[in-house]
Amino acid sequence: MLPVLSVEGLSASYRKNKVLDNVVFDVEPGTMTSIVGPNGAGKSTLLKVILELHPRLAGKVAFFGSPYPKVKSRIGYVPQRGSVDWDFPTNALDVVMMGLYGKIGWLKWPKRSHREKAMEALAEMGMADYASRQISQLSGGQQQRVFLARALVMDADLYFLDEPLAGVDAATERAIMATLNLLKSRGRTVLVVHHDLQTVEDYFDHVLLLNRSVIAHGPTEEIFNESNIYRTYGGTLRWRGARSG
Ligand SMILES: Nc1ncnc2c1ncn2[C@@H]1O[C@H](COP(=O)(O)OP(=O)(O)OP(=O)(O)O)[C@@H](O)[C@H]1O
Repeated sequence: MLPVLSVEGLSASYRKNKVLDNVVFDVEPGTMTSIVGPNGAGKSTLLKVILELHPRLAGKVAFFGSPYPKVKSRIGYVPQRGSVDWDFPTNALDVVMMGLYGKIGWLKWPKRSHREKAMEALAEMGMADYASRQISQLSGGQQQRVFLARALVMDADLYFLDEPLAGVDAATERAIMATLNLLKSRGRTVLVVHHDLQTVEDYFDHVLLLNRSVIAHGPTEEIFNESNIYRTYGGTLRWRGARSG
């Protein structure tokens, strides 16, 4: 079967600082993968280079066998919450509607059905009452829920999310994971930059351990073990090891 995503020999840098070196991996359809590694391992940069938001020095990336510009509309990206200007004067409903622009077209007015779809997604994330609230007036967890609602309406085949669970409360974490599981149950493929080693086994069926290059990648039960985690984190590891039973 053609991989949903194929990354071959990818390298990238900021000025002379090489942060990704010969990254190689394929992602199979319908999987939910966590990208895990220490601070500065290049996880966010990997997403940005894959999505052509940051240049690559070398390597190839193919989505469903095609280059990114050809398949853009099939790909959803939820950036890190901290990287977004939340003071931009817009409300929650409009942010979700932005997820529909591929379908509406940039210069056309949204139809009532588009608005309804966006409202449904907000309701699914428990955010219906906040539709007309300015995004600067939302809490961090609420902003993240709005982002997830936008991902839902995008109706993409492949999703990239950068730390969607960072700094959210337990209820928001459950709501976000329910949404990601819903996408997976619809056959979508999901890649998530994730920082909490304790929940990797519960939440993700695949894991990509990254530290400048791929340390290990595959089904969580095969890959997510103490020796691979140690190889990824080295001396920075503070975690006490995989759950026993
Ligand atoms: N805009 C930038 N300019 C210069 N260096 C950068 C920039 N963004 C990231 N870096 C550097 O590139 C390296 C990889 O950063 P990146 O954000 O991809 O790592 P990460 O694994 O996502 O880290 P974290 O877990 O801390 O979010 C780090 O050393 C970082 O300091």
